[in-house]
Amino acid sequence: MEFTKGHGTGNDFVILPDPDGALDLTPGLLAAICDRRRGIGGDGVLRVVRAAKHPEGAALAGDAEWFMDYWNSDGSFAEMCGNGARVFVRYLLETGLATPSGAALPVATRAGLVRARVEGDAVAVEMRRPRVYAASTATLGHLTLPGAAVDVGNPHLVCALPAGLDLAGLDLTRAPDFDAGVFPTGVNVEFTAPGAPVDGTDSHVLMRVYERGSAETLSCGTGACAVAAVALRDTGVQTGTVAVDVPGGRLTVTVTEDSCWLSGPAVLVATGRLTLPAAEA
Ligand SMILES: N[C@@H](CCC[C@H](N)C(=O)O)C(=O)O
Repeated sequence: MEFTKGHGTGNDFVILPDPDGALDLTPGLLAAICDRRRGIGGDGVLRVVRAAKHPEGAALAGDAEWFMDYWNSDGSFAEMCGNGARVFVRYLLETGLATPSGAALPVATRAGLVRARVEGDAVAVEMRRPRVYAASTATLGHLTLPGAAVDVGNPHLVCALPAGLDLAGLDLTRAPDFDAGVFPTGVNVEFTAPGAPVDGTDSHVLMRVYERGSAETLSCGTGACAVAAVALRDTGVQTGTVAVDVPGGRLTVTVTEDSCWLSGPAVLVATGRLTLPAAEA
């Protein structure tokens, strides 16, 4: 099985080309591929399938030729991955599976169509506008924080740290507890603190994330979009541009009336051949 490894601000993925949808990807095999000691290692897997050849992709494709079949590192699936979509587009363009043009490139995902533009080293994807829809809480050890539930195609809970608590000091080696009544399929939890003003943006937020299905990661694109939507709401506006600093770098999120652009670096770092023993599958 051929693979490529890539990342977007340190959120890393194993990319598996499977144009005809022939691979039998079991949760066990996906987790083995993402294992950082016994496999390639990654926060998730991006299977590159022709939309017409994938049961979910065909229904969602619209004008998209390719479907991003995203899986978390524990073998669970997710509806959407913002950084994954940016790396997926980098892969399509660098391998010639898609041709650069003036128009935004459509990609089908479980959360619907996204459209991408390359901006030098950055890839920007246009996703649905995040919907802030409920109040909830996350608990880390003895610390319970209020937060905002946000739908970005996948579920998020954005919790601002109170003044005096250090973002870098949070222990994210264990999953935060959350209200399963609000998040029946689990949730990605973002912890935030305010950043110093950044030119050309309306707000600047520092973020760490504990991802559903992947534990703490260096970055989460949909999480950054959720954080941006909450930051704008908290300053009394609905649209604007927010710089979101994650441990792996900076993402820039622009929320418009009807969509959300996520931009940042997306790079491919290696290609190879995967020879996992059949027992792993
Ligand atoms: N890192 C991703 C989000 C991946 C999916 C997430 N773990 C979930 O289960 O919803 C991103 O960049 O958006």
